[in-house]
Amino acid sequence: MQIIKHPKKSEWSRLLKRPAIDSSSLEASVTNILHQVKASGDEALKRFATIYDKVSVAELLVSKEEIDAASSTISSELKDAIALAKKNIETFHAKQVGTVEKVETMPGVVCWRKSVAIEKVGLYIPGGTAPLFSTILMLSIPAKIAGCKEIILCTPPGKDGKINAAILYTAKLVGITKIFKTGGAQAIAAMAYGTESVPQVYKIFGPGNQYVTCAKQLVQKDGVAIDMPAGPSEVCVMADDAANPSFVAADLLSQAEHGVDSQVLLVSNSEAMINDVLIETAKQLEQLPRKEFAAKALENSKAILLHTTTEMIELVNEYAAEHLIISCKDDEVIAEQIINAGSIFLGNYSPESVGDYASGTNHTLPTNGYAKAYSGVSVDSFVKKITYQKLTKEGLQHIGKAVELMAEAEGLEAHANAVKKRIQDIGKRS
Ligand SMILES: NC(=O)c1ccc[n+]([C@@H]2O[C@H](COP(=O)([O-])OP(=O)(O)OC[C@H]3O[C@@H](n4cnc5c(N)ncnc54)[C@H](O)[C@@H]3O)[C@@H](O)[C@H]2O)c1
Ligand SMILES: N[C@H](CO)Cc1c[nH]c[nH+]1
Ligand SMILES: [Zn+2]
Repeated sequence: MQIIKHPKKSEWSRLLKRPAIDSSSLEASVTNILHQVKASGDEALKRFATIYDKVSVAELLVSKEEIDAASSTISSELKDAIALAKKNIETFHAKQVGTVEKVETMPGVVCWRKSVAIEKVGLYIPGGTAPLFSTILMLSIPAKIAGCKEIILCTPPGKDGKINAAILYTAKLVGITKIFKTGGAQAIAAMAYGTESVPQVYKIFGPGNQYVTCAKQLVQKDGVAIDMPAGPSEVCVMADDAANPSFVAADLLSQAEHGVDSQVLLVSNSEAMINDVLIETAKQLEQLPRKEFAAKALENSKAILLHTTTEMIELVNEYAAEHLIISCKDDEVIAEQIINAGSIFLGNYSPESVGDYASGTNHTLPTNGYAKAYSGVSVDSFVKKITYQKLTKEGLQHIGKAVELMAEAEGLEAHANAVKKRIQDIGKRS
């Protein structure tokens, strides 16, 4: 992890760049995958499974027997943990459902807005290097609360051609039975365009590596909606003298272990803290089974020393991290000044991994600086907001003249007529 001391502001944007595969070659290879799935459907999905997942898949749809068999291989402790996470995520997301309020904007003119579930949604569950069954809870719970009718799930097959048992167990627990053995950009293409086996959906959700994220961004051009660009995981830790170096190191490594293209950032106004965290990080890294991934991610990562808390806040807002941990004395005061972050963790006892699994917030979050403009997944992501209005005769009489005048001023006589005709009719009848 590179240490950078007191960088000039003019250097910040270069410093804060995320690691990325060359974007033109990434786009070219993902475009090719999308075209092939569009043209050859299931055959292309099976071919890409052989190429990228190194496995031959005979049947893309996971059978009922495979789903049912998964439960017996999951320990009761893990089942209890999943149940606890499910309950907290349900509790937090249930509160996001708004009420319908009718608003009378002027006498006789009533407007309202209602959330209506997106009918067909596709969930991508990452599984390239780790089977992220927790992502099923994060996506399916808000989808169910919203009332989505058709929920399908795609995830890459393992080397044995099977889907990880915890993924199957969790999917069954939340009531998803259409599970397809396909991953990467090809899975996104399958859900966007449909194949013989995989139904086409209206919106695609879920995190993934750079291939998955690039595919999601490209299928939007064909009219498919996506949640947001949720690519390689990242965490930024803001740490002053009040932080605990061992906790901070553990937090940095928790996101570094996701993949080689993850990035972690330490921002501090204390040189001693940076040095202590880096010593701890090196120690803890040695103990990790996914040391290889984490070590590579740390090469993409930086520890930045700044003079003041104000400067730290400014840099953190410029970075717009997926996750921000504020391990500082005035964590709550600082949090108030953060305007760009996917999810914020305050104080020394709020590790980012509780949000990844079980506190209740959603872990599908914008990466790569997209937190400047996007939010993480919520119940809102699974609905459209339809607006409604109903006018009485009197209401139309009150508002009519303004509409006629505005329509005529735009040169749109037919618009004005739609009002005039009715007002004339009301006049005749009264
Ligand atoms: N932002 C978020 O909310 C969030 C949440 C969870 C996980 N993540 C991220 O999700 C990612 C999961 O990545 P993963 O790789 O383990 O699993 P993944 O399921 O996203 O990707 C695996 C698939 O990538 C495809 N692939 C691999 N190499 C390829 C190549 N050279 N060309 C084309 N396709 C290729 C394969 O088809 C494979 O099935 C990590 O980067 C992790 O940090 C992000
Ligand atoms: N940290 C990931 C989001 O970037 C989510 C996750 C799932 N499992 C573990 N972590
Ligand atoms: Zn994580």
